[in-house]
Amino acid sequence: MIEYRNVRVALLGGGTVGAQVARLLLEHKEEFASRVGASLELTGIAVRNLDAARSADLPKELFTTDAESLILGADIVIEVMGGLEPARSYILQAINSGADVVTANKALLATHGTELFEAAERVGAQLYFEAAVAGAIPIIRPLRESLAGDRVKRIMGIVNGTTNYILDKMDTEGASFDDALAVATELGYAEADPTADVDAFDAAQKASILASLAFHTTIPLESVHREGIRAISGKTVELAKKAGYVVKLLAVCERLTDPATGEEGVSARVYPALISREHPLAAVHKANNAVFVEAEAAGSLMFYGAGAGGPETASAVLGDLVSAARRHVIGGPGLGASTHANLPVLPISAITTRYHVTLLVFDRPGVLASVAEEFAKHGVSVELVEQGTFGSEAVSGEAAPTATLVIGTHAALESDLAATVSALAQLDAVSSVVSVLRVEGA
Ligand SMILES: NC(=O)C1=CN([C@@H]2O[C@H](COP(=O)(O)OP(=O)(O)OC[C@H]3O[C@@H](n4cnc5c(N)ncnc54)[C@H](OP(=O)(O)O)[C@@H]3O)[C@@H](O)[C@H]2O)C=CC1
Ligand SMILES: N[C@@H](CC=O)C(=O)O
Ligand code: NA
Repeated sequence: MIEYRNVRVALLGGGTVGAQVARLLLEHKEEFASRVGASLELTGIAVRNLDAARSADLPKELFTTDAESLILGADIVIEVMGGLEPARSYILQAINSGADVVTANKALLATHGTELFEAAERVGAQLYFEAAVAGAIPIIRPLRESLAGDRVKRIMGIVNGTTNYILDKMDTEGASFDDALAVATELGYAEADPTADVDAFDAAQKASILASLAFHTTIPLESVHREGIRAISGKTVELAKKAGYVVKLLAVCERLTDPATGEEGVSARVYPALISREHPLAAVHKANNAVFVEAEAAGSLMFYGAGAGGPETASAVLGDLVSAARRHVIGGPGLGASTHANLPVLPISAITTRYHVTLLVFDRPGVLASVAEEFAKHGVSVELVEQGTFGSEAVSGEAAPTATLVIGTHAALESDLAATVSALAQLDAVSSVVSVLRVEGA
């Protein structure tokens, strides 16, 4: 029997993810010792409520509400509590007491990542965060290490499991938004406050992290254009399906040339978009995620798998734990954050994309001409027009608008499209603008 020296592991959080991390760590203790060359000793699990039910059967004596003391004696601290504070303070305490840190906290990394990386660099500690983006899917290590010798040009993907679960249920089963959200929450996919998922804050945090790694540039969270999925109605999903598309919440991060200066910049944005039903992303169901990476030498790469869930996310956390423990045993410097490129982050107004604009119109002569005129006036080239019946949803006090017009555009500048849409809304023949969705994944 090989005697291994202990690596002391403190776990902050015993919820959806934390309880599964603890369960797997205890179940596979011997196996992990062989992989690491040291025994991983779980010294405790910090929680708020010692009496709360857990998703795994864990020794009661491991639980504590005294996180600070737990951190003090640890070689590695795993933070799966969520939120900004006290998670930030606990991680700084861990780093400054010489521990390496594993975290799944994308909100914290996207908000205070620079401070945490600088603190880690100062003391030679390591910060691992594979679970922070796309759950079980290895995407952080590929961007941080495997593709460190390449030039990443574009990332496009589904990085939030909760909203993919909702949109997928709406598309495949005609489920209501609220029912699908309730189930996703019940299954443990959603954040403690699901508005983080639904209003795309979670996806934006992940886009900020992915873009910072891919483009070696700090991408502040506030520079990520963010649109959630609340406005996606069953009707929008139905019209998209009829047109051969599916609605997905996408994160798009790319290098591009600023049309105003001709200089290279980067963009990071998250929004609901139309994806052709033939595109691989259309086949990403339930809470799965998928990320396409385009790199100069490697070409197109696709990463796919579980984006959320306790055991699935615990897999990514434990992968980082084994890496941290191995480094702890053999010593040596960790991986810093490389942000030397310092590329400017371009606003959404500088982006050109194809659009589908769906209008609810009164079916009378000249509607099409007046709508087409507005697109022409604002320099937006129309690629397709489809007229359909919307059903006679009565508008009180006047004849019901009974037709839909779906106008597909060629690539247009965001600012030109926005000007067109606000002009369309003023037309007498237009009852309402039902949706404006970008088309991605050409
Ligand atoms: N759920 C998922 O699928 C994924 C989650 N993540 C991230 O992982 C982290 C954890 O998520 P998840 O497990 O779902 O969250 P949960 O809400 O299920 O669990 C949070 C845990 O942290 C504990 N906790 C919260 N605040 C404190 C505090 N101040 N002091 C001590 N303990 C505290 C809670 O204690 P108590 O139980 O007593 O209330 C609970 O055990 C988040 O950052 C999340 O964004 C990342 C990828 C996927
Ligand atoms: N709430 C998040 C959890 C994983 O990051 C999601 O739904 O993706
Ligand atoms: Na991941």
